[in-house]
Amino acid sequence: MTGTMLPEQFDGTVDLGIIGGTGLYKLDCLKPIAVLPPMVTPWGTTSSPVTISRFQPGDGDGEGNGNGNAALFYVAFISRHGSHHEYPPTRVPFRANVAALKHLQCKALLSFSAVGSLREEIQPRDFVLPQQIIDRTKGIRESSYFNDVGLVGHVGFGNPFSRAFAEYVHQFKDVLHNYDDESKVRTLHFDAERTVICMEGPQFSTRAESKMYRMLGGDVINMSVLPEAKLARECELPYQMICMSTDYDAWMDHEEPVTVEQVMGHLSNNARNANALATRIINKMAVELPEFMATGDGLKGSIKMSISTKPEAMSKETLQKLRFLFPDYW
Ligand SMILES: CSC[C@H]1O[C@H](OP(=O)(O)O)[C@H](O)[C@@H]1O
Ligand SMILES: Nc1ncnc2[nH]cnc12
Repeated sequence: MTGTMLPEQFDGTVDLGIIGGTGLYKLDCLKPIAVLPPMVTPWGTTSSPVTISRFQPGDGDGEGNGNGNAALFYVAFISRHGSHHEYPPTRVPFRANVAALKHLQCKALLSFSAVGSLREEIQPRDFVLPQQIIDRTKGIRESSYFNDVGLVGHVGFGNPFSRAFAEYVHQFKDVLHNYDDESKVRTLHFDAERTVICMEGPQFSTRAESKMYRMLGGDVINMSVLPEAKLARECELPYQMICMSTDYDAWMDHEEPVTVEQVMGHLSNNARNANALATRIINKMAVELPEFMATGDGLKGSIKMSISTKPEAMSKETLQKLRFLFPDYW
């Protein structure tokens, strides 16, 4: 048992995995029934405990008072930077976080991120559902499960996000509010193929870099969509990031370049909206599992074709690692 007297074990399987980012160290809409201590995986330990929450269809408040005959829906939550923001973006144990959620058998991965905006129309406190990524990390993050001598795999990554998942989230676009000034309308941008730039950090961009990212077609910028999105793909998990804008980065000549203070100023409004959005998403999923989760969004089985190394050439340890993610395949 934990200090909160919740079990530290969970024997069931999870439906949805959620990763929270800066300012979203927990989701208040989740009422944990178990708190697993940071999970040890073949790729290290998760950045935070894994909280498990249970929802019953028709159970708007997550307390389990819904329709007793219907199947229960389980959500696992991990805080990307740790419960106390201990892990800088470069050192987040991305492989452990995604592997743990896959091991719990979640069927999709929803991720939240605080981002800078590279477009005037994406205002601070607006949300974005990007569909493309440009990699500006520096090659110093472990970004694959299949990049070892003895285990080689190449997954398709042309469309790094799940469009079906993004469409599912977008149906709840009207829940966004600007809580301290309701006259301002907050938008969930999904109007165009939006692109998130992923930089290494931890320092923010120079003005010249910020302007270059705009020329490259970037719409928002963060330090964490990679390798998370790649690892989700390697785990055959439909993945969508909800980007929550906090600043205009450094490209606006008449504005001060981004600082942490600016980011912080928008975190609580963004967290309220993240909770509102997550509540609606989970409650609908609990009533009926969306098709992209039930069928795997076209990803199911893809990994068997993506691994180039012959199973007979794999060591016992390699097979063990693979089975942590895919108990049914090898
Ligand atoms: C404190 S601003 C920079 C920080 O915020 C974002 O974190 P996350 O994506 O986990 O919400 C960004 O990626 C940086 O890590
Ligand atoms: N301007 C910015 N650059 C990178 N990551 C961010 N997260 C929030 N704002 C950001």
